[in-house]
Amino acid sequence: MIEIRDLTKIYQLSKRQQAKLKVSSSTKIAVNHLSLTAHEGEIFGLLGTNGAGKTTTLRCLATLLHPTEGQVLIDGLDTVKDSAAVRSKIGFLTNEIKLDPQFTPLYLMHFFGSLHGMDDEQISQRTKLLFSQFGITEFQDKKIDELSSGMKQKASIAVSLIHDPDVIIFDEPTTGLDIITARTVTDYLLQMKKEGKLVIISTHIMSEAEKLCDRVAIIIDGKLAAQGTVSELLAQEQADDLEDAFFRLYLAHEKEVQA
Ligand SMILES: Nc1ncnc2c1ncn2[C@@H]1O[C@H](COP(=O)(O)OP(=O)(O)OP(=O)(O)O)[C@@H](O)[C@H]1O
Repeated sequence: MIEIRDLTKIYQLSKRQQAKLKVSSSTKIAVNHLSLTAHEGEIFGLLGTNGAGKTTTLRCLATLLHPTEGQVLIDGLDTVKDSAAVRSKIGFLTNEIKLDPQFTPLYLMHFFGSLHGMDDEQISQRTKLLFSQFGITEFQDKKIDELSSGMKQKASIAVSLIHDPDVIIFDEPTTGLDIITARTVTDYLLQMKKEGKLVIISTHIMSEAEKLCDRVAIIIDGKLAAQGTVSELLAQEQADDLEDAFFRLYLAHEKEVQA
């Protein structure tokens, strides 16, 4: 289970960042008193526009950032105090992960598997399974540098999942992927859910969330604007689809800010 309790993350802005963003404040509130809970056996979606605070939230879950205020618990473990134990439970996937171009997918699976304390037999079995799932087997001995961008992305997903984590945190799972690769990834997430794992993703693609997610949280300007199942949000906003519900919430937020 993931419990986000009153999470706030404030970045300090350098003079250069202030100039680039054309702001006078030396801080940026990226996440603002966010609370939510996600459970095993569900795909939970964080939805929001660019800059809403989704990646920051996921990086806090993945122990890569410390909250400024509030707390994140994964299966009762605190992401700051128990960060090593949390890391063994989670797989954090993002398009930004870059594998070393000189190594092969097979080598990288063994390297990261041993970092997670797995023995050779466990690594080989898991690698076989993941490579077959993602269609990597025939490319396993090629250098990362020689792979297509879709294959690189699939290899980095396999590497992130080598230790068979219970909680999968995925920042924008299909961004930059072609339609076939994207489908392989979303099918895999659905399979993980069936196996009782907890999957949390961020996306700004409403149709993707509608298809994939059991529950969603809409984040606007770092704050939770609404959460629930897709049908609950449609009923609450009297909307035809999630995009429509999002617009309504966004307009209500804009009105509130201007008032
Ligand atoms: N390291 C940082 N230093 C300063 N500000 C940052 C930093 N990282 C993110 N921000 C700012 O915090 C806000 C939230 O960013 P974040 O990346 O979490 O949003 P997001 O919802 O994931 O957006 P996107 O969909 O564009 O990735 C944005 O205004 C962003 O510019």
